[in-house]
Amino acid sequence: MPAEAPIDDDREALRAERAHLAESRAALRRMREHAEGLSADTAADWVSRQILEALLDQRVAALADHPDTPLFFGRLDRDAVPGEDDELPATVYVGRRHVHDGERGRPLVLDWRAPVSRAFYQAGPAEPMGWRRRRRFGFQGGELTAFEDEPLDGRALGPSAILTQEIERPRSGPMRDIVATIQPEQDAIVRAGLPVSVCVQGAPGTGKTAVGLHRAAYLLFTHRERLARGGVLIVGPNRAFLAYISSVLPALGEVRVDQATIDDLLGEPTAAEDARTAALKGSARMGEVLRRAVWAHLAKPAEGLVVTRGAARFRLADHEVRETVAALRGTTRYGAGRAMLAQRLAHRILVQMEQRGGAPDDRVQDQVARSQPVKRLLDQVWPKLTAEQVLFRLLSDAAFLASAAKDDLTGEERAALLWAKPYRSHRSAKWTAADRALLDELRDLLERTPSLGHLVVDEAQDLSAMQLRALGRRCAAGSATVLGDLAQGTTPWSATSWKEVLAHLGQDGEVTELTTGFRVPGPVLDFAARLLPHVAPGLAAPRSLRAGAGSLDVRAVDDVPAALAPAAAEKLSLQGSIGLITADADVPACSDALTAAGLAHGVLGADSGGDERLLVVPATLAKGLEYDHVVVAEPAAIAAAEERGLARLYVVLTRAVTSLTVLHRADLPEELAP
Ligand SMILES: Nc1ncnc2c1ncn2[C@@H]1O[C@H](COP(=O)(O)OP(=O)(O)OP(=O)(O)O)[C@@H](O)[C@H]1O
Repeated sequence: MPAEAPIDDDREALRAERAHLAESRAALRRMREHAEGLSADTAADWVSRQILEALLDQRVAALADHPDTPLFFGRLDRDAVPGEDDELPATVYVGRRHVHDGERGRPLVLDWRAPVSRAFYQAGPAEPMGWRRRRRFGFQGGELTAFEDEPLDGRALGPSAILTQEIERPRSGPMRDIVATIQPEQDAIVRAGLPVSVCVQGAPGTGKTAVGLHRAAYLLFTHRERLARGGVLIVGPNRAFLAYISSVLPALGEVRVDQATIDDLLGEPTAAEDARTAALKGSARMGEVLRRAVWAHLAKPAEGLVVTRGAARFRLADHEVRETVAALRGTTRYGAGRAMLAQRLAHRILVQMEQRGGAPDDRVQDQVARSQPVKRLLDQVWPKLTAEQVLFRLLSDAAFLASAAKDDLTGEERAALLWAKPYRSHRSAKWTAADRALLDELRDLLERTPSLGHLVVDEAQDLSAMQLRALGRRCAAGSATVLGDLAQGTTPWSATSWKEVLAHLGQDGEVTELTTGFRVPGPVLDFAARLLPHVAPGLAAPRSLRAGAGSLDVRAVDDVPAALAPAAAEKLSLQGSIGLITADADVPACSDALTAAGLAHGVLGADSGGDERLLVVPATLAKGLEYDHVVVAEPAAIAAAEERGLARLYVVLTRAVTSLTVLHRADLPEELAP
């Protein structure tokens, strides 16, 4: 029989735990006061002082005690072995950060990322990892209100009520961290080693985003020195999503992690284009086309090189220049090759000087490399290029495109790539999102892109091969955490295989799967999963942790806008956040209907997080977000609005934590039939 996991309110034990909390808070305060007292005055110069001051400020900020967040959330106990000289106490508390008693250095709280804390997440009946009991604490605000004990004595463990309560705690504002309740299969991903790239396939609400963010915090803690140089970057689908997740890392004490959308990294698009052309531009075949396009700019030297130094003239025949060019071609980035060509030509001249009895040094070689004749030759055989020039030429010059494409593109595809109305120059050209990825690849062919230490890529299923390559360049010397769900792919170029995604990123990595859905209650998840065979036939149906929880209400109505306000008002009488999700085109009508009914609400935009309790959410922005209560207006319109509309509908139907109401006048898409 599974051991019970009752929430215990044993008063005596609670009192003792509260006393430990008070002691830990006092110790943290002392640690902060100590850090505040440290001075940057010892720095040798002004720059060092600024750096030191910034570090000390960060340290003080990291030691802040947030009264609403518990300082620890778990405890492990073991039997002290008599005579064993072990550093580790018989009882440890696990929390957000390390807190120690200044005088004796006694640890009061261990950081959840420390190696010892692993047992808090991983110990189970089969492997107690040396511990006898795990205790989880329940908090309200910053107050310790309850605890739950799990014996680690071989008995099977029942479900944790504290976990369920945490998931069902009404939402307000941005995403919360899950540090107190990370599950064993999630923890294994969070703690995977830095050199390992991990790719996580997970159904909606299995905690992929949460796991990615906690992994970033774990890596920064464990490999702080190594990552201080390269840094960690979180890549998400849009600004609204980044705003939603923005509080998680600071709550975990990590304030230095950058977050960006793919547009932030590659540049905002200034033009739109049809999905088919975008998909073609996003395909990996373009990589080879771009490479050829760049190197096609090398020209045969028309004549050799003549350099005059004083009265002396030195000459390289055109075949000698050709040999030098050929030896460099394709062996380095184009830009580096150009600089090396100048040096190699100058070196050959230098050899001639030496043969004539001179003793030129490195400075002379540099002077020759920068001389007018060498520059002229370079401009002719290895001209300076920008990414914009090359792409402009490719998209406006049919013959150039054909020669760069060879057999990689069909005639029809080349015709689709060419601008119907070419721009006047690369300066006035407008670039689409897909062009931005091509420009980024071209830039890398010209000059190497610097690599970061680690990249966390969320909703990775939506990225094109060329966008993935752009991200791959940014972690070429590091590793990546790739998160996504093939069933939630809504772009025409959405991935169908994680192995391919990893290959485009240029990372070796393991694909692992998260299968337990935390967000979506059973009845709602089962309803949405009817779409799964149609959007991702290979994937198994997700399983909700909360099989019998939540509510699903599908209502046929005569007038969807008229039914919206009453449905929203019903939800407003409950606790928590409310998302009213509708096809993008219907957002204004939905918002008007709520305004007419006097219901205060916000409208989620691509650039805004949306803090209001009741929010109208365009279907295309719902990805990655969640609300306690969701009202979905007219699923058929959402499904019909785009090519992968059923996948969009699957995303939309899986945003609810507690209740989902579906309002429809049109028939539901037939794929939703039981
Ligand atoms: N171990 C956990 N403890 C408590 N809550 C959890 C846990 N794992 C996930 N959750 C909660 O479940 C919800 C879904 O998590 P998250 O957004 O990370 O899922 P996801 O897999 O990225 O979903 P989607 O694919 O829909 O974007 C969040 O509210 C998260 O806090």
